[in-house]
Order: sequence, then C-alpha cells, then structure tokens
Amino acid sequence: MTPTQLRYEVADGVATITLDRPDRMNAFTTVMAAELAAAAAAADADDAVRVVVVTGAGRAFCAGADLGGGEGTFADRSAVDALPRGTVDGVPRDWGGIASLPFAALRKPVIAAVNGPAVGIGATMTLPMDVRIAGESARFGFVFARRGIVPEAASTWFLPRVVGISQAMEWVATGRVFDAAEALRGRLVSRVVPDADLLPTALELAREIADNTSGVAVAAARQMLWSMLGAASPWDAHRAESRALVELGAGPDAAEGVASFLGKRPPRFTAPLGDGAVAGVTRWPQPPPDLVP
Ligand SMILES: CCCCCCCCCCCCC[C@H](O)CC(=O)SCCNC(=O)CCNC(=O)[C@H](O)C(C)(C)COP(=O)(O)OP(=O)(O)OC[C@H]1O[C@@H](n2cnc3c(N)ncnc32)[C@H](O)[C@@H]1OP(=O)(O)O
Repeated sequence: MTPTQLRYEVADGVATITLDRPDRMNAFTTVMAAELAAAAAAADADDAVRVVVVTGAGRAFCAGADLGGGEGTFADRSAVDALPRGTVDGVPRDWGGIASLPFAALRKPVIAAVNGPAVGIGATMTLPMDVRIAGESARFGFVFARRGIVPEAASTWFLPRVVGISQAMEWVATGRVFDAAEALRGRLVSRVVPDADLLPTALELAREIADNTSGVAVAAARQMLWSMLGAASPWDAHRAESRALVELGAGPDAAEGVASFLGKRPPRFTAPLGDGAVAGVTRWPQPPPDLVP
C-alpha cells in the first residue's frame, strides 16, 4: 500500500525514508508509526537494499507526537482515556516500540539525517539508528517531562547507551530543546554539516558502506555491537564473534573479500542475509513472549 505520511525510495543500494507531513513538521501519528514499520520491513526484506537513510521533509525531522487534531494524534483526550491501563498495551502497539524497534532489528545499517527539530518521539526514534548526522539547523528535545509523561520508543534503554547516563539524565530531566552543537558535544550525533550538505553526506556514507562491504558481515557486526550492550561479559562478545567468524570465514563473501583485495578490484559480495539468523547471530532484539504482536 502506498504510504501517505512518508516516502520510500530505493536507489544504488540505499533505501531513503522521508517523513512527509511538512505542514505539521512531520509530527508523528499512529498512521506514520504503521507506515514506518512497513518501510523498515520492506527495506529488511529487499536484497537490493544495503543501507537505510531516514530524514524529514521540510524544515523539521519530526516534531514528536502530533498534539493537534486528526487521525492518530493526541488531541482527543477520549482516545487517550480509552487506552488500557496497566498492560503492555497501555501505549498502542503501533506506537513507540514500532518507531524504534523495527529499526533496531533491521539487518542493515540505518543513518538518520536530522534536518531540523527532532523532538519527543522524533528524537527517540533516531536512537537505534546506527549513525546520526545533523544539519546545522537540527534541534533535539527529550521533552517528555515537559508534557507530563516519560520517554518512550525504548529510549530509556537506548539513550544512556548512546550518550551515557549523565548526559541522558540532563536532557531527560530538563526536557529542553537543544541545538546541533550541543548534540555533537553530547555525542548524540557523529557530525554536523551545513543543511544543504546533509542528505548528500548521508547518502555518500550509505553508498560507501553499500559499495565496499559484505552485507552479511555488516549485518552480523551490527547485531553483535548492539546486542553486546546488554551482555554480561566480554566473553559473550568473544563467543558471538567466534561463531560468526567461523561461519562467515567459510562463506562466499570472505573468499570474495580476499580475492578482490589481491586482485586489486572492487569486491562483488553476494552472500544473502538468510532467514533472519545472520552468521549465528540471531535477530536482535527479540520481543519477549508477552510483547509478541
Ligand atoms: C504528549 C502526549 C500526550 C498524551 C498522553 C497520552 C499517553 C498515552 C500515549 C502516549 C504515547 C505518545 C508519546 C509520544 O510519542 C511522546 C512525544 O512525542 S511527546 C512530544 C510531543 N511533541 C512536542 O511536545 C513538540 C512540541 N513542539 C515544539 O517543541 C516546537 O514546536 C519545535 C518542534 C521545537 C519547533 O519549534 P519552532 O520552530 O519554534 O515552531 P513552533 O513551536 O512555533 O511551532 C510551529 C507550529 O507547529 C505547531 N506544532 C509544533 N509541534 C507540534 C506537535 N508536536 N503537534 C502539533 N502541532 C505542533 C505549533 O503549535 C505551531 O503552530 P501555530 O502556533 O503556528 O498554529
């Protein structure tokens, strides 16, 4: 089904997802949540897609939950009051978890090109995206406490692991909106570029990955890096790495990686991603049984 609140385009091994409600600063709705999940699933299933780039149309990346009227917004208190209390479904299943966790579980790297304000779920959805690049006019805000609620989209797991507990607490406890320079100092973003250079920079990085690396090797490395954040010891990492090394080392991409180097030619990697278990590294994160849709 053609999405109505985002655009999904694939070119040169890169899927570009553009949040597309510029008149509402791409404010988030349940429709956008469902369309984001569908776009992440499409990118994961498409062997022609090696890397995903996410950005916003217009002057904002995403202004957070749409606090105005209309389908899937939060102006309607009766809709909010109707939400079940005390269950894992308190927040509609197609909400925070959908905005982030499908990107976390992707078997491909995700680059967020933050082109303006990213506030509330607009900020938290970027946390499982592996690389965040900001345009100079980007702003971020974990504003939840200023709206009387708490962070969502699994951000209380992701944010302290991305920026550290001290910086996470400062941004969450104040709820302030801060600029790209502060985001860079806090290591929320890896670089800040002029606005006009943002999408070209993100696409150049995406193509550098797509053109030079084995998809199955990057998928395995990505899932090990993230999943080891919860590991009990470096031995857990060593175990996963050893399993993946042996399996990938016997695979076609390892042979091609060596042959292309020795042959002084670009690599042509062909190993498929497989059925979701990549090189012995299972898909991460797996939802616990009581959260499986
Ligand atoms: C918050 C939910 C309450 C209901 C609780 C329900 C509980 C159960 C379910 C909860 C699950 C939802 C959780 C959600 O994911 C959490 C969030 O995302 S909270 C964050 C919500 N978003 C915001 O609070 C952002 C508010 N906006 C801003 O901070 C700023 O607008 C900006 C984005 C930093 C941009 O600033 P400026 O460039 O200065 O622009 P303006 O402020 O002047 O805004 C221009 C214009 O746009 C309107 N607008 C801005 N943001 C939103 C928005 N999110 N929704 C609707 N409208 C928005 C703003 O009012 C201005 O309108 P105008 O005055 O021009 O008519």
